[in-house]
Amino acid sequence: MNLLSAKNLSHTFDYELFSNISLDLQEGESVAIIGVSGSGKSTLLNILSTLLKPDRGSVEIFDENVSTMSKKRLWEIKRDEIGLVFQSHYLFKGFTSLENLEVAAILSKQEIDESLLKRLHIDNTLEQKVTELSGGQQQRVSIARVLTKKPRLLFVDEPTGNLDKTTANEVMNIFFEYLQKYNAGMVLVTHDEELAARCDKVYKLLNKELERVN
Ligand SMILES: Nc1ncnc2c1ncn2[C@@H]1O[C@H](COP(=O)(O)OP(=O)(O)OP(=O)(O)O)[C@@H](O)[C@H]1O
Repeated sequence: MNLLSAKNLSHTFDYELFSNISLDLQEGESVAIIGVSGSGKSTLLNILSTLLKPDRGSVEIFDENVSTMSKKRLWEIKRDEIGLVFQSHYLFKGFTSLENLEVAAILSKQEIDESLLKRLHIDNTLEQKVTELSGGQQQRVSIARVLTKKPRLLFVDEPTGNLDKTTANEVMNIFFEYLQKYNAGMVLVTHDEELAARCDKVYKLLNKELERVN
C-alpha cells in the first residue's frame, strides 16, 4: 500500500509553480524536497498534506482519493494520521508544554512518551507556558506534540531552522527512528542539502518539475 500517492499535480498562484508532478511515499520511507526559495516547495507540501487543493491532479492517502472522500473521513485522517511540523508551531499559547501535549494525547487516544520528551530536552519545560520558552524549545514541543498522536504521515517543513547542529541531528534521528518503528512516511522540505541527503529519496523542484536528484 502507498501511504501517499500524488499524481499529475499542477498549481498556480501569480505564476504557475509546477505542473504535472507526481510523487509516491511508501511505509517507512522518507522523501526530501529541495529547491530555491519561491519554487513552490511549501505549496506542494500543503497540497500533499491536504491543507490546499491542487488546481489539477490528485492526492491519495492510503489509496483513498482526498478530493472524493467524505468530510468525516478526511477529518479523521487529518486528526489521526497526518502530522505537520511547520515553522509556525501553532502551539496553544496560553497553555503549558504539558497541556499542549495532553491535548494531542487526548484527541488521538495515545500516551505521552516520556523518553521522547527527555530526548528532545523538553522534560524540564512541562510546567512552563509555551510563550515563555525559546523558539527552539517551542519547536521541540511542537515536534513532541505531533509525534504523540502517532501519525502515519509526517509533513515536515524546515524542522531544524531554530536549532543548533547537535539538536538538529538528534531531532532528525528521532524522526527516522519514528518512521521505522511506526511504518510511517515523511515528506521533508528543506534548504539544507545535508539534511535532505539523509532521506531515502531527494527531489528538486526546478523549472516547475520535480526531478529526482538522489
Ligand atoms: N496563499 C498564497 N497566495 C498567493 N501566492 C502564494 C500563496 N502561497 C504561496 N504563494 C506564492 O507562491 C510562490 C511559492 O511559494 P512557496 O512558499 O510554496 O515557495 P517555497 O519554495 O516553499 O519558498 P521558501 O523556500 O522561501 O519557503 C511564492 O511566490 C509565494 O509568494
